[in-house]
Order: sequence, then structure tokens, then C-alpha cells
Amino acid sequence: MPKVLISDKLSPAAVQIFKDRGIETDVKTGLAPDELKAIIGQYDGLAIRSNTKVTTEILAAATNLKVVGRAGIGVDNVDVPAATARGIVVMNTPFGNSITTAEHAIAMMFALAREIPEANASTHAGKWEKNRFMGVELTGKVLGIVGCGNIGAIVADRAQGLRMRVIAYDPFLSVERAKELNVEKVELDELFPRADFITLHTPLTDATRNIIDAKAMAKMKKGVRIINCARGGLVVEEDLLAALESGQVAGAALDVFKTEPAKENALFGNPKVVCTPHLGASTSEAQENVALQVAEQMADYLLTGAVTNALNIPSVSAEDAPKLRPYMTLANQIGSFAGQLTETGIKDVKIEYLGHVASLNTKPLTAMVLEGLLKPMNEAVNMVNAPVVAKERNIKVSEVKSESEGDYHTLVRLTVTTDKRERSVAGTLFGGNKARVVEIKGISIEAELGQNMLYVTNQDKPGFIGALGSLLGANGVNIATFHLGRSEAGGDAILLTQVDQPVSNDLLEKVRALPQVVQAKFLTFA
Ligand SMILES: NC(=O)C1=CN([C@@H]2O[C@H](COP(=O)(O)OP(=O)(O)OC[C@H]3O[C@@H](n4cnc5c(N)ncnc54)[C@H](O)[C@@H]3O)[C@@H](O)[C@H]2O)C=CC1
Ligand SMILES: O=C(O)CCC(=O)C(=O)O
Repeated sequence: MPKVLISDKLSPAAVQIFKDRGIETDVKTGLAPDELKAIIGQYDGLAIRSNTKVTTEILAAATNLKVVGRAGIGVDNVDVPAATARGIVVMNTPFGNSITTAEHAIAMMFALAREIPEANASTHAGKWEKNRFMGVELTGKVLGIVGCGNIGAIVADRAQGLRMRVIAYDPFLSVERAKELNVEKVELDELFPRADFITLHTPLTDATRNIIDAKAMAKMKKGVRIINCARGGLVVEEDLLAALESGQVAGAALDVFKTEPAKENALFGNPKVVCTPHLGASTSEAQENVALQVAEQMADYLLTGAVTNALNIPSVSAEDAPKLRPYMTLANQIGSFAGQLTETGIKDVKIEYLGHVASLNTKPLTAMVLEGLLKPMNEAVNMVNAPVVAKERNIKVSEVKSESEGDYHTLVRLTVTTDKRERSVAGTLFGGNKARVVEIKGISIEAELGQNMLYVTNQDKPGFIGALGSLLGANGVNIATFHLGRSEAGGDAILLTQVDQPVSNDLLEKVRALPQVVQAKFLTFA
């Protein structure tokens, strides 16, 4: 039974889902990194929010971990490349808290415009400072959105409801989408001087880190107000403090900070700064959504292999998973077949998807082919890290897809080019779900790959089959199935036989010594 650790505060709905699906679940929040490191090895899944830092060290200790599920959007607290390298799926819940976070940004904008937190504190203190607080109206003001994805788009919609004019900077926002959202797509240098309010909704990446620094703030309209409900690292906090002090920036509302939990910060105590402790996603609705979603997604992956909202592996929906499953076996087998025969560096991998298979999502199948191909060279390879391992080894991987059928209704052909040769193997599904190899090196054959297989290439000459059968029999190896193919009478021939016992190296040498044999190899399949 898979075991999951929930290491951040998640709605109890998540525990219930794991339990209902037969997954043992421990909830241990507030663990120090060393405490997490000490226990993570026991778990197949780790469900987190933003507190837990899933670092390289934690991942190195996570010897059984298969999936990290982020109940939320940003995964900057997870070392995704390190997880990928270890074959661990990282998934998030990309929509569950977007409305809630957009609402928080709007709330922060109001709080800034009307100085609500300061006015609140002053009134509670019995000061009745009616003349101290003079706000600004939002109607007719320009809102500049930096990052117009899911949350940015909801903010745009709500701001338009408030009769604001919305402009957006997002290099990946298409002109059509901008039109649909009724926002004006602009460059960052145009947004800065035009916006009365600027709200940030990008992920934290190398391109967005410190996007709001002294230089950027100098380009802004004097008296601009800045809202950050995305990530602390987007804003240079010292530069913001200076701009607040000079009056260039009239106010800032921050839900996120460079260092979190933010117990100390130079901006704290500044009356122009409104702060919340990373509450963007904190509504009961959003937390219920993300907890349910992450638990379902993790359970699906651990129990069925279905992948949803993964950041480092192609998604396979629960609906597609059963259709793809027999192809996954086939893809892995042909990959493994070629991998076990490959003894020199691979330069190029071509995977052809022909007929019915071409109509499916082939990305996971390519990952499975690569897993099979690379595993003989690297035991730690799996479907998640295989494409990365291939890239690291400078292996060029290409897919060719054609839905038109040839001799087979559906066919997957793998061609591997090494420094020395090109090798190809192709397979199909019989009866809709039985994987069969139907072509090796362009020679037709029809074979089911069992656990122990002997593969021989030979010259098509009389006497070979009898000699091989006698040799195997004399060495206590029983033949279970026997498949032959040849290019032409008397030409190149191949033999693939399933045997009930493993073939020892000594016996392989004897097979290789038979006069007609060119190559003999013992292959194993899961
Ligand atoms: N405060 C909180 O509690 C929460 C914060 N977040 C943060 O909000 C961020 C945005 O979330 P979503 O809108 O759901 O993500 P999203 O992926 O839908 O949108 C992000 C947008 O940023 C754009 N972008 C990427 N690089 C950019 C760049 N260099 N300059 C300008 N735009 C760029 C993308 O094209 C995309 O449209 C998350 O990455 C997360 O860090 C999300 C949820 C809750
Ligand atoms: O889980 C949380 O409270 C933070 C949410 C968040 O920052 C995100 O989803 O990116």
C-alpha cells in the first residue's frame, strides 16, 4: 500500500481522500529540514503547500518517493530539476486557488487606495483621525498587470468591473487572448509610466526575479501603488523601501516576501506598506479545492499511473490511461529490446507512431521507449527522468506520426543510431492489448517478449535450428516459444526464442560458436 506524508497544513479533505483510496497517510506539519530528511525515505508521496522546502538534500533522502503534490500553484519551494533527475513527478493544482488569490490582490488594492489597515488601527486606538486619511478612487485609474495568466486574467476581469482601465505586460500573452480579456497588451517599459496601480502575477523565474527594482520604479508614474500577491523575489525590497521613502511609490501591498516566513523585514512598520502573511490562497473554498485536487491527483498517480497537472512529465488523464497502458508496455519493451542490444553511445533515436497509435497522446509513450532504451545503461532511469537523461547524453530524440495504416492497424517503430550502426525494432498490439514485436532490422517476425529471451542473428543456412535446439536442451534450457524471420532465403535471419531458464554466459558463448551465428544475446523483460 502506498504511503503519503502531508507536511504542510492541508484541509482534512485530503486525508480523507487518501484514506478512501487505501493510501496510508501521515500528517506531520512544521518539520525542520533534518526531521523531514530523517523520515522522507518511508514515503511514496509528499503533499505540501509553500512551507515545506523540497530541496536536493531532501530528495536525496527520499529513496521511495514517486510524487510531490503541491496543493497550490507556485512550485518554487520544490527543486523540480532535482526531482526530475530522480524520477519523481512534481504536480500542482493550477486553478484551485486562482480566484481566491485574484480576490486577495483586489482586496490589497482597495486596502492601499483607502489606507484601510492604518485607518482601522487608528480607529481601534480611539483616535478618530478623519482628516489623516485621504484615499484615491479606483474608477478610471490604470491598472498595470505584470503576468496575465490565470490569476492575472481574473484580476483584469474584476478590475474592469471596478471601471479601471487594464493594461498588461506578459510576453506569452497572445494578441487574441488579450482581446478576449479586453486588456491592452503593452511592453513593460510602457506599462511602468502609465499605470496608477501595478499588480504582479508571474511565477518566480530567472526572468522575473527582481523585475521590480530601483530602475523599474524610477520609470513608474510618481505616486504609483504596487501590489504583490505572487512571489517575494519579484520585488527588490530595499529598493522598494527607498522608493516609498522618496515618495516615488505611494504605497505597496505585499502578501509575499523574499524570505518567508517573514518575521523581520525592513518594510515592516512602514505606514505606506500593507502586509499579509502569504494569505493569497487562504480561503476555505480555495483550500478545500486544492486539497481535494492534489489528493486525487496523487492517488491517481500512485494507484493507476494517471498523471494530471505534472510539471515534469507529460500528463495522462484517467480517461487516456487505460488506452495508453498496453502501448506503454509495448513502448517500454521495444525500447528495452534496443537498449539491451546497444553497446556503444547512442546518437539518435527516432520513434515512428503509425496508424491508430498516432491518434493518441504519444509523449508518455516516447518517455517509456526512452526508459526502456536507457535503463540497461542507467538503472535509475524511469519515465520521468528518461527524456532529461537522453538530453544530458546528447541523444537526439524525434517522433514521426502518421495516422495512415500500413501492414498493421497500429505500429510503433524505434530506430536507434549509434556510433557504429543503426538498429530498428517495431511492435504492434494484437487483440487491442497484447504487445508483439513484428519487425527487427526490417525483417518481419512475430514474437511476444517474455521474461527470458534468446536473440540470435544468423545466416539462413540448413542445420542451425537443430544445432541450437540440441545445445539448449543439452544445457537444461527449455524452449517455450520459437520465432524466426529472414530477409530472404539464404540471407540474414533472426531468431527470438523464449526460454524457461536464464541463458548463462558460458552457454551464450557456445551458441555464438555455432557456425551460422552472427550475434547471440540473452535479453530479459519485466
Ligand atoms: N499569494 C499566494 O498565495 C499565491 C501566489 N501565487 C503566485 O501567482 C503566480 C501566478 O499564478 P497563475 O496566474 O496561476 O500562473 P499562470 O502560469 O497562469 O500565469 C503566470 C503568467 O505569467 C506570465 N509570465 C511568465 N514569465 C513572465 C515574464 N518574464 N514577464 C511577464 N509575465 C510572465 C506567463 O506567461 C503567464 O501568463 C504563481 O506562479 C504563484 O507564484 C499563486 C497562488 C497563490
Ligand atoms: O499554499 C499557500 O498558502 C500558498 C499558495 C501559493 O502561493 C501558490 O499556490 O502558489
